[in-house]
Amino acid sequence: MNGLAVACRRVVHIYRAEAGDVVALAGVDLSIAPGETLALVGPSGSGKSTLIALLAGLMRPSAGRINVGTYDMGKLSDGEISRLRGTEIGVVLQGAARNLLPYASLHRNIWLAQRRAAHTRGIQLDDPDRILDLVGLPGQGRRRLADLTPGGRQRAALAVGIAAGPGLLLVDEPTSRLDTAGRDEVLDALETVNRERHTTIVVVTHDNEVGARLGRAVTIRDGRVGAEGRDGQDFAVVAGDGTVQLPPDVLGSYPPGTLFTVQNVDGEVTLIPGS
Ligand SMILES: Nc1ncnc2c1ncn2[C@@H]1O[C@H](COP(=O)(O)OP(=O)(O)OP(=O)(O)O)[C@@H](O)[C@H]1O
Repeated sequence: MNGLAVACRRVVHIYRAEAGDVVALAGVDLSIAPGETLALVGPSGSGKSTLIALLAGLMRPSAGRINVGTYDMGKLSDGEISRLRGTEIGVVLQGAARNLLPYASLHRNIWLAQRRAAHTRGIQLDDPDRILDLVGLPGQGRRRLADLTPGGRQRAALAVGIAAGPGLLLVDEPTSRLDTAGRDEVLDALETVNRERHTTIVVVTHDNEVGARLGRAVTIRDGRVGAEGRDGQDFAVVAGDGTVQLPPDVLGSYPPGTLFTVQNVDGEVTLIPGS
């Protein structure tokens, strides 16, 4: 299974609540290439979990379009989305225990995750032992969740997430509450899965170190793509509607309403504050 591409175009998500509507995503434009690893970083409440839930098809966007591979998520029925999730889209929820049956062995958990995919996709799925090798848990198939270290539990959750051979793996906060060694083990496991299977991987994280280890880090700020980091360099991003979010340190110096003159000399764009 090769990695799936992801494309978000002007994605808006509004939570309707009694206390008033909350605009969680205000026009996200994001393209992810097949086989990329990408971190969604950003402050609490910026919209990261909302975006990953939309990519997983757990909710539908209020407006805009999300494509995963050849699928237009907005045009699929609930049944089709549910079939995709757990087959072509793997989801690892925050907290390892939410992804596995605690009383069953790792082998049994992987087998349960594969059973449905084997029916619906008719493809040859990896042997559970091979999956445990990939996430750094060789020979641990008879163990249960409680037998593992915190890092091991998180990698067991990854094993279940990749059991059906998804082309897109969505992972929410896989390293929260882990020590450095546990975090490194999880990142190693994600790297191995990506390298061996070319799976596209999207990770929601608060940890900038995690962002730095993945291929690309996209900052979500106020429900939009605020910035991108690649190879240690930070970039501002032009959204589909032509807006650009300035970095927080620049925004701190120039409050909303500040006027800039935009100079474009031979493609080199400069913002000059003041009218
Ligand atoms: N079910 C909901 N009903 C109403 N508002 C919600 C709901 N879920 C999230 N929100 C609001 O939507 C906005 C985005 O939330 P979201 O959880 O996506 O952010 P986040 O970046 O993942 O935050 P965190 O890092 O704290 O998990 C926030 O203002 C949040 O309060």
